[in-house]
Parts: sequence; C-alpha cells; structure tokens
Amino acid sequence: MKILELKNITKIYGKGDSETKALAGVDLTIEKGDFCAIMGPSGSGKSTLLNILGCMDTPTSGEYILKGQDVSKMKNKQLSKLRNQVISFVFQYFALMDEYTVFDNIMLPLNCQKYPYKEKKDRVKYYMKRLGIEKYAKKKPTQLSGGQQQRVAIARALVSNADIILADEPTGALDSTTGEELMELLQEINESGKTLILVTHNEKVAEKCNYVIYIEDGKIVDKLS
Ligand SMILES: Nc1ncnc2c1ncn2[C@@H]1O[C@H](COP(=O)(O)OP(=O)(O)OP(=O)(O)O)[C@@H](O)[C@H]1O
Repeated sequence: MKILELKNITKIYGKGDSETKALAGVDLTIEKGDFCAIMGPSGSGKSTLLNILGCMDTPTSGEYILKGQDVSKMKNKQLSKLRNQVISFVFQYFALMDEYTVFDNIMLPLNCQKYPYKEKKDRVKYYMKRLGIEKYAKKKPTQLSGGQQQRVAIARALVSNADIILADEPTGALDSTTGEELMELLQEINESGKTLILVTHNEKVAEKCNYVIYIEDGKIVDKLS
C-alpha cells in the first residue's frame, strides 16, 4: 500500500542570479513498511527532499500525496496537524531539550494530545523500556552518551505513534559500533510496521535498508535493492 507519493516535485531557492534548483522533478513512491535510504553527493538535494517529505518545507511545484491527502493544497494549520499525526523526525545531533529530563523529552510530543496523563506516562515508560533507557528517565540528555541520546530521540519519535519516521544521518554523530547497534534498532522498528526513510552518506548504513535511492543534481538517478 502506497503511504506517500511525490509527482514531479521541484524546489527552487532564491531568485534571479542567486536561484538554486535543489530539486528538479522528483517522482517517488514509498510503500507502507518500506525502509529506504537516500544517498547522493553533497548539495544534491537530499535534505531538501527529506524536508519536503516531512512537510517542513513546501515544493515550488509538483504534487505531494501523503496517506491519500494532497499536501500541496493544504493550508499551514491543516498541514501541521497532518504532520504531527503521521511523521516523526530523528536528527544527526539528536535535537533533545537539554534542560528537560529524558522522561520529559520523550513526553514532549504527547503534551498537546488530549488523553489522560496516566496513559501518556505509560506510553513513555513503554518506549523507554523498549529502547533500554528506562534507567536514565530522570537524567538530562547531556549526562548521556551519544548512542543513549539517540535512543531517547528515537523513543520520542515513536511515542506519538506516527507511521513514518524520517531520519537525517541518524548515526552520523556516533562511533561505528554504536551506529551499528542503532541501525539494528531501526531495523526492528521497521519490522514492527513503521515506514523509515533516512538520509545517509554511509554505505554500511544504507546496506541495512531495503533499498537505496540515489539523487544527483536534484534528480533521482537510481534505485537499488
Ligand atoms: N535555504 C536555502 N537557501 C538557498 N539554497 C539552499 C537552501 N537550502 C539548500 N540550498 C541549496 O540547495 C541545494 C541542495 O541542498 P541540500 O541541503 O538539499 O543538499 P544535500 O544533498 O542535503 O547536501 P549535504 O549532503 O551537504 O547535506 C544546494 O545547492 C544548497 O546550496
């Protein structure tokens, strides 16, 4: 089942002499449960593509269908609602709130949801346990290693129950052993039914995905399983 589809997406930054065509007609279909890596040289448009997939940025032209809904025609409010329900992000440098505890960081996406606190707390505890970080609940992110911090970020991405997880170089700030452990974790998460799309420069990371999309000069030039 198709979870998202991009049709002839372009993204142009700037105007006139300073114009940059970051995406030059991207067609892409992702099925529910896919585990996809996006690779390509620096400046080829990977982050731009990920930002558009994550509804963090809008294309200059083209159509984006996310879970059957035409995102290209949505107003900001509607778009952020859909994004919050459907998409979670994991970043290279974790993007955790340093002044909050691990528990509170994972709770963040649930704060604006309207169901009882006890249920929220149970969900946070469930994901802390699943990711092996329950003993750090009261610690601040800066008291943890990089790998532990990324587990917190992944727990935060999972707690809201979004279908799609987008990750920008999720192992980029980790040593290779920790990075491998993290990829195994992402594989497990994928096997439990989540759709994962990640940007990476690392061949070993890409090998763990089901297929790789190669992008060059804003165009998809290859797709390899
Ligand atoms: N906000 C922006 N304003 C102007 N140009 C931009 C902006 N963001 C990206 N670009 C340009 O768009 C092109 C694609 O950038 P993008 O960041 O998507 O590439 P990338 O493949 O993710 O690169 P890297 O691997 O170095 O992170 C580049 O030429 C970049 O300079």
